[in-house]
Amino acid sequence: MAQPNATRVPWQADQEFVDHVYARLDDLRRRYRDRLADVRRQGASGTPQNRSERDAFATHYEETLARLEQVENRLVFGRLDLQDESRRYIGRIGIADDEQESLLIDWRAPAARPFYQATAAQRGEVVLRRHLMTRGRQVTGVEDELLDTAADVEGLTGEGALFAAMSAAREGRMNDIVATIQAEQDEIIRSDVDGVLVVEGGPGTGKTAVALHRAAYLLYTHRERLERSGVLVVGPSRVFLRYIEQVLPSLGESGVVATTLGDLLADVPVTGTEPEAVAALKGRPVMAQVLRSAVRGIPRRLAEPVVLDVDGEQVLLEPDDVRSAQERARRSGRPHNIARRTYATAVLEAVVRRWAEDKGLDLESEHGYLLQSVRESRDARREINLRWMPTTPEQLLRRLYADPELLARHARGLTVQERRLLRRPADAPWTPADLPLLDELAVLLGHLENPQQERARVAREAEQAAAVAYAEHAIREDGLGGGLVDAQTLAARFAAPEASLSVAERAAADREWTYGHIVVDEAQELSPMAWRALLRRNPARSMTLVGDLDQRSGHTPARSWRELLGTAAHEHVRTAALTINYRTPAEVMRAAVRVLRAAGGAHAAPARSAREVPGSLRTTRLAGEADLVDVVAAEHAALGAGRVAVITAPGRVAATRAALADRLAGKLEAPGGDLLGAPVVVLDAVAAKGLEFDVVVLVEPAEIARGGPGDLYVAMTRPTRRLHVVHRAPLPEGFEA
Ligand SMILES: Nc1ncnc2c1ncn2[C@@H]1O[C@H](COP(=O)(O)OP(=O)(O)OP(=O)(O)O)[C@@H](O)[C@H]1O
Repeated sequence: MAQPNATRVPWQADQEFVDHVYARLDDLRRRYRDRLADVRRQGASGTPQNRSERDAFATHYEETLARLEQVENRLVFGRLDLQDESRRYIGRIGIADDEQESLLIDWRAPAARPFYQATAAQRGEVVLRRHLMTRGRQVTGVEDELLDTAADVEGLTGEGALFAAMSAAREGRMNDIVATIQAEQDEIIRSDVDGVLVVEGGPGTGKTAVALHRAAYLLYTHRERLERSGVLVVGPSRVFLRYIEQVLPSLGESGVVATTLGDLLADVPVTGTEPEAVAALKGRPVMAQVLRSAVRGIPRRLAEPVVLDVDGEQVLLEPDDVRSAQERARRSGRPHNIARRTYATAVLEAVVRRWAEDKGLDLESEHGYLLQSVRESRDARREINLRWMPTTPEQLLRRLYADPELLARHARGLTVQERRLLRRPADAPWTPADLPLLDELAVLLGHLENPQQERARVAREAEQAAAVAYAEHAIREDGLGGGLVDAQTLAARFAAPEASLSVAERAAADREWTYGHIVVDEAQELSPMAWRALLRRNPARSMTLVGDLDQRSGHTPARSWRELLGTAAHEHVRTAALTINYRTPAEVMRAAVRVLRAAGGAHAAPARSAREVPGSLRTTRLAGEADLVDVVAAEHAALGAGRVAVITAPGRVAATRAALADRLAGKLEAPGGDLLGAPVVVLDAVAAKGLEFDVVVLVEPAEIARGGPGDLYVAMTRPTRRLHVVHRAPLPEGFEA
């Protein structure tokens, strides 16, 4: 709304522009709502084909509408003034007027790039960069950088906005950083989609933020390719996934599948734990050979001819019949359970041939009857089955672990001690390190399909092919899709009964879905076997891995990404680094690096903290249990808004929570409760991975260090304001400056 000159704020022109863009946003929302209502009103009338099409368009409208709804906050955040006196506004999404003239430039568009990249030294055509602060739809302030005069010394852009973002109290959920992305982050976000990009960086350098913004950037830039195949984000825990869940929707992208590795790989219950050495062994690439050998070893030879009772007659099964059928099945190159069909058919045919020869029957005319008889013979079925047993990943892996002889036969690459480490009873529960092995076996074995399932699959495949052909026709002849959707996507939606499911929903429901791009956070935790499992879901080899080798849990450090990735690292891998820590105060970061170095860590160059926060490191020597409670209560009281995390060794979490329960009733999260919502939480270092808090009370660091130097490093680097160390035992080396 125009205001009288006397009350004009310096950013009046910006406010008018912001009003205009929001009005346009409201208008677009209204239009999509109307279209959606129209399609829905047509209801269930028409042919099934019409209905499927309508469902497909309804889903498309719903998705677009959701995208428009989600970008309400800080829709416009930047402005560039150019030498030719033109002006560009940068925002969360691109918005154009009815004539398709661009009003607001999407932050991911090439035209927005100078907003993140221009410096005084390399300003291109930019004269002024302005950051707009907004609350609701109101501009509350601006921050200007005149690029034709000032030289920015620190290499940070939009420092005011950046420092405001870094210093804000944490609400328990990650926010997007779209208004303040820094140049080194922007380079990575916009890096080429192809190949495996490893982004390494110390704590708080924005690896998670960058990975998520990169996912949004890639979806924008390669929409057609990635919308069909989907983007997968793999995070370390379900709590972490909830921590980041708002970021992509706030960037207008809701079609990304987010999961933990465990949830992605298998639907077996994982309740077991095991020593680190066993888990590390299960993660080694040599296990792939062990499993391959075990699967190859399932088919058995027939040592002697056997006589089969077929329909009351005696028919001979010869060792050669079995051997050549097995060879033929192997040559098919198919997974064990699928190749079994080739094997079984070949043996049946051999028996039928011999039977016809022995009896002098005409094979051609009697074939149907003979085959049916052999199929129905219990003897034949038993002998054929025994030589090529169908099996599941769970059955085979259990047998391998429980049967030392079987393991010895197939684990030639392992020492006797290593084989001993793998041994356990057949009913032992699964552990996280078993999941990539079960996944590998699922590929080597293939599905166990009964004939009914097989017929259903063949029919499904035929239907899908027909649907794609139809969708292509519809788009070509009837102009359906309006350039907004391609044939595969549309066809996938036509295919009842999932017509109304998005790609993300269908991908999430299908464990074998292959994604167009995979983003992996806390990538340092994965084993080579886990990498193999992820690569199988990404044949395009388009991945972004973010992590920090120094934050790796346990006592088996990875010295390089090559070592960590195993064979997965052999091709297409490039690396990039992030160097500035936007979270941890400088004094805390220096202490964390000293402790890490003293423990033999520090593989990467430590990140430089962007902020000095006075009084950010405090140490208290405990006298009694009450002291800890006092420290936590005092930190919480001093903080006001914001969150306190008490980080302890895993064995101390429950007792610490119990000790705090009375004094902090109503503030402390309940056991198994919401780690992200409560103002005070108690957790161990592994659970704290990827998260951040205003204040961290670190309990007995020497105990935490027993989990490995990475765990202590993670714990020390979580706070945005203060690390308060409480201890009775001596502090690990490096704490004192
Ligand atoms: N350009 C930026 N502008 C504003 N805030 C930023 C920026 N980059 C990072 N941050 C903030 O810094 C904090 C740390 O970011 P993030 O969690 O992505 O780092 P990380 O490298 O994944 O950390 P870690 O490895 O320690 O878990 C977050 O609060 C994030 O929002």
